[in-house]
Amino acid sequence: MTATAQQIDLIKNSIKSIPDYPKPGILFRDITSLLEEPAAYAASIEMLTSRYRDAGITKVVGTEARGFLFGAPVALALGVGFVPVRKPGKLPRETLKETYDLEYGQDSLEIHRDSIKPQDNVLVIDDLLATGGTVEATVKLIRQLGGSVTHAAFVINLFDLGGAQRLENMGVDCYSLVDFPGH
Ligand SMILES: O=P(O)(O)OC[C@H]1O[C@H](OP(=O)(O)OP(=O)(O)O)[C@H](O)[C@@H]1O
Ligand SMILES: Nc1ncnc2[nH]cnc12
Repeated sequence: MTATAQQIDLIKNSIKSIPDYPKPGILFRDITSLLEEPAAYAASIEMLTSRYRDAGITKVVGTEARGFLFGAPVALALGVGFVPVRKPGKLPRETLKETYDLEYGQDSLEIHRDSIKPQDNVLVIDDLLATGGTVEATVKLIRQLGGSVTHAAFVINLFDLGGAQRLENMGVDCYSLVDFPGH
C-alpha cells in the first residue's frame, strides 16, 4: 500500500457514521472521532496542504463551524490568512450575507466585507460536501467581494448528493480525501 493510500485509510477509518442524526434518514458522518486521533487529523491537514502548496492561494476561507477545524490549520501551513465565514450575527465588522439550503434545513452565512481583496485567489475548505449549498453560498460571498475562487477542498464528499457537480457548474474544482454515500 502506498503512503497516500495508508493516509486515506487512516482518515476513512477514523470517521464514525451515525444513523438517523440529526433527523431520521440522515446518515451523519462524524469528524469529531477523526479529531481525536492525531495521526488521522495530521494526515488530513497534510494531504489538503500538499495539494495546494503551489496553487498560488492567497487566502483560505473556512465555513462555521467544522470548516474552521480544517481550514485554519491548512491556512497556517500554506502561510496565508484564514477568513471565517460565519452564521449570522457573529462577525463584528461590516458583513455580507447569503442564505442557502442544507441537507436538513436552511441557514445564512456572513463574511467580513473587508476580508477579501480583488486580487485574492481563495481556497474554500469545509469538513464535508453534501448538497453543496454551504460552499455555493460561500463562493458567492467571496466573488461578490471581488475575490477569485477556483478550488474547494473537503475531508468528506457525500458523492451521491450532487454537491461536486453543483460546484463544478460554478467553475469550482472540488477535491475530497474520502468519499461516502449520503444515505
Ligand atoms: O453541502 P451542504 O449540503 O451544504 O452540507 C455540508 C455542510 O453541512 C455541515 O455544516 P452545518 O451547517 O451542519 O454546520 P456546523 O459545521 O456548524 O455543524 C457541514 O459541516 C458542511 O458545512
Ligand atoms: N450526512 C452528513 N453528515 C455530517 N454532516 C453533514 N452535513 C450535511 N450532511 C451531513
